[in-house]
Amino acid sequence: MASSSLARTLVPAVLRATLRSRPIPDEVADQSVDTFLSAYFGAEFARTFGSALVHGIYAADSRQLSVRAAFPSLWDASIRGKGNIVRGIVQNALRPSNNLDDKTYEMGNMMDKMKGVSVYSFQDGMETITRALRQDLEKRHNVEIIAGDAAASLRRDASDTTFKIDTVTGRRIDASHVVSAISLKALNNIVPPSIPITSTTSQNSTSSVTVVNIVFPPTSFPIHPPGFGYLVPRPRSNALDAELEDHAGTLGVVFDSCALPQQDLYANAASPRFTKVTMMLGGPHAFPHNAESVSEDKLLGILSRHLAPSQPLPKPVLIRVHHLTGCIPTPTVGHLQRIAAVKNDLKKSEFWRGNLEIVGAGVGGVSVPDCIEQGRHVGLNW
Ligand SMILES: C=Cc1c2[nH]c(c1C)Cc1[nH]c(c(CCC(=O)O)c1C)Cc1[nH]c(c(C)c1CCC(=O)O)Cc1[nH]c(c(C)c1C=C)C2
Repeated sequence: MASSSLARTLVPAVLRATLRSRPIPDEVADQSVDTFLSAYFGAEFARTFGSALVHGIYAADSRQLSVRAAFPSLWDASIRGKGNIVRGIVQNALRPSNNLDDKTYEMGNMMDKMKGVSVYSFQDGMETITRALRQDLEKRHNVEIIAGDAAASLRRDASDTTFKIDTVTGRRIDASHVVSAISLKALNNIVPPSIPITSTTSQNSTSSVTVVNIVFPPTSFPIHPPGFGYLVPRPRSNALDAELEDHAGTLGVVFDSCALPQQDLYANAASPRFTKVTMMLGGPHAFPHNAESVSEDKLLGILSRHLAPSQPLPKPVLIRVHHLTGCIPTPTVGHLQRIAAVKNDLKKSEFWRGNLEIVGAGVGGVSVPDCIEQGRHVGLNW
């Protein structure tokens, strides 16, 4: 490890940050993740670790992503440590948690169940969460779920306090309060053009990712080393074409059969094991523009160069390619301030009177827990 290129970047970067104090100037309200990490840990650390981490969560360019929105604890650590980020991280870790919300979540025995768990999945996929939510909500007499329809316009007459939502199928819904979980761009398209929700929606971009699931037949040699998978950092700015071709827009690869072996059901313990991997491509990279441009040979060529297995990769028994357009919002630099301004406008506006709230991955954080937390705070001032 000590002689690996990982350690050669990591150890000096952490030492440098431990010894260095770099208070953020008062006039700087936000920075990109890349600028922030470069200041404390050096440019090479920011390019390798920083960009790879950002690829794994946001599939975005760390030079555009807001550090305050994406990694608020790092920003807080820098403030708390008075410019020494390592001191700030240690102080944050030692600080007793006074988050009252921790105590008000009904967690059942979930905390015990999750002890030592770093990643979990559902046998029937992530849809399990939304299906369970739906089943629970349908039991409540005051909840109606309308599926297969979309809001086409959101209006209110000047003389009336009730909002009118018209759907694409012609349904009319009257509402005293509205919570919007659609993107701000989509919301802007349905509100009266004279009162746009925000004039800065163009700064709220999204990432598109091509997800490739590959299943290899049982082999006598390991297709990949044991582990969770790997993330690919942003190429050096002076990277040669051949180096770029090696990755061809790959953001990372998950070794599914290793990370989540419980997902694979076999007849018995002696059954030969298949190997499942998931490649993710695209995001800030130009390649691939669409699912059709991803040829099987090209994908397997990239994977083979990365994994360098002891024997050629066998022909997969299954390859599925899905191109997910605009699947992850990118909170760019200044995101928190822009969202605060929008929320303030909604509160102060004669038209909205604080009765329209905005939530969702493009507003207050992209993870499932972030979205749950936003939902919990909705309507507290109504
Ligand atoms: C379509 C590709 C996606 C990539 N990231 C996300 C999607 C939907 C969203 C996402 N990924 C992670 C998080 C953080 C979760 C949290 O903080 O609660 C979010 C919102 C982390 C993550 N990324 C990958 C895995 C397996 C995990 C879970 C790890 C963990 O939390 O311990 C893999 C991965 N995701 C993407 C890439 C390119 C990638 C590559 C290995 C993009």
